[in-house]
Amino acid sequence: MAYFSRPQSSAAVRIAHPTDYDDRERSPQKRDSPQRQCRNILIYGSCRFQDKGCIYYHPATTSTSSNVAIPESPAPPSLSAQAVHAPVFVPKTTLDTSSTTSPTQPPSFTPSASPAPYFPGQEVEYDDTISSLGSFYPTAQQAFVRQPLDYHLYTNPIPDAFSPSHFISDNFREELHRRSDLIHTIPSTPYHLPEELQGYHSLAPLEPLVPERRKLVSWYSAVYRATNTSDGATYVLRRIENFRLTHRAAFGAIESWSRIRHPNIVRVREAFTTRAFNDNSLIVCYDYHPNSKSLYELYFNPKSSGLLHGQLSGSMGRIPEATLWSYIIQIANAIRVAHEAGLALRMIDPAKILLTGKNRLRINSCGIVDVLLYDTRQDITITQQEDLVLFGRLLVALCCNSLAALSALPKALDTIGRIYSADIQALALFLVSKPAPLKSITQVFEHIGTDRLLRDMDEMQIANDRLEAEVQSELENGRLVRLLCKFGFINERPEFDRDLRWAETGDRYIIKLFRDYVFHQVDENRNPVVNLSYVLTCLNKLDCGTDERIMLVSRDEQSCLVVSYKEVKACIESAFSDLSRASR
Ligand SMILES: Nc1ncnc2c1ncn2[C@@H]1O[C@H](COP(=O)(O)OP(=O)(O)OP(=O)(O)O)[C@@H](O)[C@H]1O
Repeated sequence: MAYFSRPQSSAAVRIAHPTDYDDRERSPQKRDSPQRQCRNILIYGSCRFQDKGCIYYHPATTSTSSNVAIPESPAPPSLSAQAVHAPVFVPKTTLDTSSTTSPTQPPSFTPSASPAPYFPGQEVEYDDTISSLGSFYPTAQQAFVRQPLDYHLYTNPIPDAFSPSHFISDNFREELHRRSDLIHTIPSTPYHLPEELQGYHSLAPLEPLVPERRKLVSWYSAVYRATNTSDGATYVLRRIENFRLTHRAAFGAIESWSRIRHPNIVRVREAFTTRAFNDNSLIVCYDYHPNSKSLYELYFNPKSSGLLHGQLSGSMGRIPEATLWSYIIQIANAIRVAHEAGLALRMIDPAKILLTGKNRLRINSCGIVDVLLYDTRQDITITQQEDLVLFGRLLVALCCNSLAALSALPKALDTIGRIYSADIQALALFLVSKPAPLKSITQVFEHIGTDRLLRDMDEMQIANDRLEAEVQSELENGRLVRLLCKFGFINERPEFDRDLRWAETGDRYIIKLFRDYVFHQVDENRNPVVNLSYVLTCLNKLDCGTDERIMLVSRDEQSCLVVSYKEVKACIESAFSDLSRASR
């Protein structure tokens, strides 16, 4: 029988196999004999492979049901320091079902049960029964003392609403990665931009400078991504080339816009002039929404129309009516906020409306026209009326899937009537027709109607629930990373290789065996068990410090220790604090 030196701080139980069994066990020539008692019986109380060719000896009195054949716990549920002298462990053939959770009963996915292999990069098929502590113990419900349900545990999302997973969905993860990649990518084509621009650095163009550029009012513009020196965040700088600011008061509009924070408006940050581009340039700074696309790019750009229309508008290349109403509500809402603040959007143009997430629209470049046209400023009532006409024209173009449709409005409205509901047609007609005497955004909401607004609100709340569930599934991962870091610090420290007290005895040895228990399991054919669910469960129980006991087996399989997760946790904490003290 191998001897484990007694852990200094833990209350691990030294156990011995029954003498006759122990003798057989130690005899090398008998190692593979069918007369050797099956280890599954010893550890789990049953062997799933008893009738499926397992060559080891299975005592007749042992039930094959994994639910009942659990050897009795050798130690009381809470171990004191004296418990190290606990009686010798003798596997019993009868089961006391009222005993506490078996020390040797593994979680519902037993290591010996050949869990489904996990391949890196492949979606793990998680066993949703492990997602809450209660379900760790399906067979010992009555006797099990529940751990308090607290932050230590993975929590199932609301059933039926989302497929349960320990991690956020692949699509969402991909989208977030793409956004964060785009913040750092640098265009491959060379460009020469100022290194520093009034507190911004790392400027990079957001679009290639092509010869056939559209003018913004009467000026050419360019858009750059840039990092702000003071907060480190990334912003968009829209530059108006060769613009000479005549009145500083023109920036008053930018100040008003910077106070508006609305989910359907790209936030305006600040504006300044510069000569850093070797001209007089006006710069207006906006929030950056990586991986966004303008409605023009999505629906009207001939280069991308095929693919995107296929994805977004269905096989007919048409925007579904429900999506269209969602767009209408969002744009109308942005107009409402601007008009209530005494401003006009003036940018209801497919190239200046960004889709920044699933169906989320934001009006871009607000405030810039107010600065550009400061000298010829118009009455706000007129510009607000223009907003509604621009909105109507955008709606017609979106419905007809063509900007050319705007040159023959009556025909376009006819087409809309054939494709979409009469309500859409009526709204488009209301928006593009001459005001009589004045139209207001309130009338637009009357056209939309309460039902559609409420339906949109429902969708938003469902989307919010979904996001909360996604966040919840990632909540616990930081905790587990901290735990794994501690393992990394403690296990196999080369400088303590020869220090037996550190490496191979006591607490450290338990930690080493626990590491094997979690990560180095093998199945009955000695193939590695690579099951992420199992690892997560063990680590969660370790982090909770549950009283559940497990059997740690030495690498030569000659000895074993029964310890609780609580004790392993104490070992790790003590070893880690030893290390931390030494590092000071
Ligand atoms: N705030 C922003 N966040 C993320 N991307 C943006 C932002 N503003 C603009 N972009 C992107 O920068 C690119 C250029 O924007 P811009 O407004 O100049 O569009 P455009 O199609 O070139 O319009 P125009 O033809 O009027 O210049 C577009 O791909 C747009 O999606």
